[in-house]
Amino acid sequence: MREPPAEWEWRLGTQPLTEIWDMGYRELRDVQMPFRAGDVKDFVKELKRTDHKIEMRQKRLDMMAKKLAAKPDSEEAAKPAEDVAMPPVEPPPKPTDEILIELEESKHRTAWVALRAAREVHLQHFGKIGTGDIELLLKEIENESENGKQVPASSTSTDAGDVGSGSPMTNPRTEHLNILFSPLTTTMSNLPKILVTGGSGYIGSHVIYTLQQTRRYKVISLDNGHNSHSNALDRVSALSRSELPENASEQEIETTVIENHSCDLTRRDEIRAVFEKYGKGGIWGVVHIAAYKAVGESVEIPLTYYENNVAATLYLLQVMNEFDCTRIVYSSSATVYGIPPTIPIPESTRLKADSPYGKTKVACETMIDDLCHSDSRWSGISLRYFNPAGAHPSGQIGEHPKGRPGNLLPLLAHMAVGRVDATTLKVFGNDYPTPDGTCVRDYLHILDLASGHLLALEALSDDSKVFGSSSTGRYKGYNLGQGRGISVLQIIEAMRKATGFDYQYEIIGRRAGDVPDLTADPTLAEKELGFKADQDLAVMCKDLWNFQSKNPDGYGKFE
Ligand SMILES: O=c1ccn([C@@H]2O[C@H](COP(=O)(O)OP(=O)(O)O[C@H]3O[C@H](CO)[C@H](O)[C@H](O)[C@H]3O)[C@@H](O)[C@H]2O)c(=O)[nH]1
Repeated sequence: MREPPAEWEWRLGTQPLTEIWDMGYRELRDVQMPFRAGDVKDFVKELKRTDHKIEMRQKRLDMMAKKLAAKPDSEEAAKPAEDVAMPPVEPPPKPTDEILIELEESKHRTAWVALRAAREVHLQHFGKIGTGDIELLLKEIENESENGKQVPASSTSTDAGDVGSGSPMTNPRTEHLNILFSPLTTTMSNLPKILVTGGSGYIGSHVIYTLQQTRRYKVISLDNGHNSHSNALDRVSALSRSELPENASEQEIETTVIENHSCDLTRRDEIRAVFEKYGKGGIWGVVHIAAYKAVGESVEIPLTYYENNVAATLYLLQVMNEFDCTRIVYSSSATVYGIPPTIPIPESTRLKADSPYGKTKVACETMIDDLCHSDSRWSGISLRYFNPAGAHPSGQIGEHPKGRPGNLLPLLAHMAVGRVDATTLKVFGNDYPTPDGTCVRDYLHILDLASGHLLALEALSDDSKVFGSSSTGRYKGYNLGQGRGISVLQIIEAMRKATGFDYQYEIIGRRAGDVPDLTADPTLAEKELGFKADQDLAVMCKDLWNFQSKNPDGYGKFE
């Protein structure tokens, strides 16, 4: 009579299939797509998955060991001799198993990377998590965000806990080179890469936020920290991440990760080193914001301005050319119009800046224009900013000028928060040919301004309609403004309403270089780019005050 067949050891047919199932893999994509870092909760999930695989593997090994122990070598040997005493049964030695070793190693690696990445953003919890309990860290972060939710969004508390090392969005340790989570993410996707120069500054940080909102770009930031703070980037990243849906894809998560390089644009080798990381054609386009911007200072140190604004732009364009990166959005300024012959100012107005600063902007625009005319691969758009104001409504990012602010709105915000020891604003002249005699400017919300960069960037695509016939070169300049003039006295009134602060002012003499009225004609940008700056002055002042009151010291001290 035939023996019944022994029970088949591999319940899913074969050994590899059974083992891979036992290790927790369920579909092909589990094997194809290795783990990518996102937030701490992603690391915790991955650690749990690995733990589960280890448990399954351990069970499998135990089962195999038991079977081996139970299997008699032969019928004879299995029969105990009746009168021979049995030696005590030793447990079989624990098998050394390559899969198990690999899993343990992977777990350690993940935990290490998790702590390293989390340290960038959640350092404030590290005192509580002992030798690095990442699950405990997750609980602390969740508790903190639960508690944070109870704080009214409109709170004007000046609690320093909103900023600096106590905030979950700040990173007191991030210094010049800060590649958030990049060891796991830099090579993973084919998202178009956009390089933003001056990324940690006031305008740059809001532009990066706006790019991230599309979830279609990977942002690389380049900054020398001159008038900016890398904390801004941590906050942008955290803000974008907090706005992702629960079921965000890995690619969407990656769009919130900023690769930040410390780079001096007056050093061609430093720019080249950044481009080399991404290779030829690796960067889709550049938004070039970094520049010095103080009109008065530029009169005193013009060569520094020409070096930092013009030479730097030249080097950037040369390196971009070398690396086949031929799309640029350039941050220009209304100052290129000097004293404009007509108000509102159309783009067709001749460029005739008065200050060295303004002339550096004209020079850079001219350089890009010439380049786009000489080489059909190139396309460029200059954005002539009028006066950006306000902050992201969360109060997480905003303007943080170095020293005493020279510009009107940040100065008023600093006065209200007590950072500037004065209650009286010096108004530079009330004898201008304007309705109340004080200068008129065209203010627009910083997020509206930022949206103009996105629209301009998209207008650089190969099928763009904005450039007309190719014989004229793919270059254009656009005004970014609201098209509404607001005087200095009107600004003081709007800030009084937003802050409740009792501003006093005194009229003093005109400031050298001030132009009576700079109001944009924004119709071209609206018609061709679809740009509209529709948030009004009250919103700008409210958001500015929200940022300033939540962050009385801005992002903290400068280096
Ligand atoms: O203490 C102050 C500060 C400013 N003002 C007045 O407020 C108006 C706005 O001045 P800002 O310095 O805030 O802004 P500007 O329009 O002079 O400068 C802005 O626009 C310029 C282009 O014209 C440059 O781009 C510059 O970088 C940018 O800050 C001006 O009439 C100025 O005279 C005062 O009366 N008192």
